[in-house]
Amino acid sequence: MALQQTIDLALASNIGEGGLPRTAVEAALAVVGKGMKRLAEEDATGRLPLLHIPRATDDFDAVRAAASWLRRDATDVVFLGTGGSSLGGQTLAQLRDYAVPGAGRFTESPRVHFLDNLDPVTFDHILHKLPLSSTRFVAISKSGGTGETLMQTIAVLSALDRAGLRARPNEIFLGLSEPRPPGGRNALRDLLEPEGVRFLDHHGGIGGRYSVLTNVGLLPAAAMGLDIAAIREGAAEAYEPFRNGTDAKYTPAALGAALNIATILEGKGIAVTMAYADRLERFTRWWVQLWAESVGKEGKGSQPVAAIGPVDQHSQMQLYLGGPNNKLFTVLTTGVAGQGPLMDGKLAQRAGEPGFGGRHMGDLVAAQGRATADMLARNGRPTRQIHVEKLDERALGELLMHFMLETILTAYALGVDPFDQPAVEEGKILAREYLAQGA
Ligand SMILES: O=P(O)(O)OC[C@H]1O[C@](O)(CO)[C@@H](O)[C@@H]1O
Repeated sequence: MALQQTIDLALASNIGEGGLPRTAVEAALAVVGKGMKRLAEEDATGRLPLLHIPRATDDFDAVRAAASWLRRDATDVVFLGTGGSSLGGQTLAQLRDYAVPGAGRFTESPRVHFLDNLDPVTFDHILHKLPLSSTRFVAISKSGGTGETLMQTIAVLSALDRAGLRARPNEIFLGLSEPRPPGGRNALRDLLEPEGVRFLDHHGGIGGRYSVLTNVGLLPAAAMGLDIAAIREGAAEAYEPFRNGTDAKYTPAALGAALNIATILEGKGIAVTMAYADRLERFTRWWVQLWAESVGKEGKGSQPVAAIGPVDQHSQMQLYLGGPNNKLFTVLTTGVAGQGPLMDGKLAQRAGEPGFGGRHMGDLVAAQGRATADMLARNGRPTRQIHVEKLDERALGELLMHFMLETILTAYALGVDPFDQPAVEEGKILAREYLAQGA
């Protein structure tokens, strides 16, 4: 197990009255224990395929074949799609420097782009810059009906047309969506299949924000040369305590859920995840969607906030330490001590920081992650620490599964459905109405 979690700095017995009473966490653990039993039943009946996916290997060949098709002679691979159809892939791709400030520019060919937002200026710019004949596009939408993804796809098809490539979208495009429901529609398939574009099937029983371990996340990962088997093996580690009947208090995801529930019931309505690694920035954004759409309903839930260290110490820390004590903090660190540039002693002296001399950049980051957790605790802010020594495919797979399980258990305990998102549908309908009226 790569993930080490400790909740000591969340408890009032250790950090004072701002912390969580042990009794509140124990009461929440009892409720979470029932949720674990419910998950065991879902596992036994096969109703929740998410619980089986970490051990599955039968789809690897299809994912790897599609990934090598995407890479073949390609300068660029562009993933279209939004929310859960993109953030999981982005999270995994960050292990290969995707969207890492500065470093992302130096990634090897093919360059990988995730276009998850709908911004006309960005889209015009990208379509103008991309070498279209050597670019592969993947349109991903579980439902096949998301307006933003359909508009992106139409825009790319039209750009191919203008570039004289309209005859070959099947050589340039790949689709990933649910099979068409019997007698029903799938707009993305309706759009692309007449062009001869091939589709991979989205797993019908796994919702978008839980789909990172399916072909939705693994295809981009494989296209970037990541070890997709290791990702699933890591996920299986996070699920193992559920399989072998471990008590909730020794099961990291269950303990995390109990901490969140106790915090919410104590009236602290904000959950902050602060990761001390550039390569976990997309992970924090993935978690924000997972948490927000799964837990925030029927007037319940907590507000997820993503932060990155040390940079956000210089923007958010003042509020965290000095503002209202209404948050649960998760400080996520990796084993960076001894890594990165070595600080020259004389230069460190000249900079007025003799303590830097002979130390690595990672030493300071490791110290900062530790100091942040301790400072939060000293100020009575409940803080959980999660550490993964080596951030690789296995560790990331474990983190992803941990947070999915923690989210489901929290939603169960709050009495809400972790798998729907009824509120967002209303906005989509209204936007379509405004568009029809000429917006
Ligand atoms: O994969 P789809 O069906 O295009 O949906 C994209 C995203 O839109 C949502 O349905 C919310 O509008 C998310 O839950 C989902 O991840």
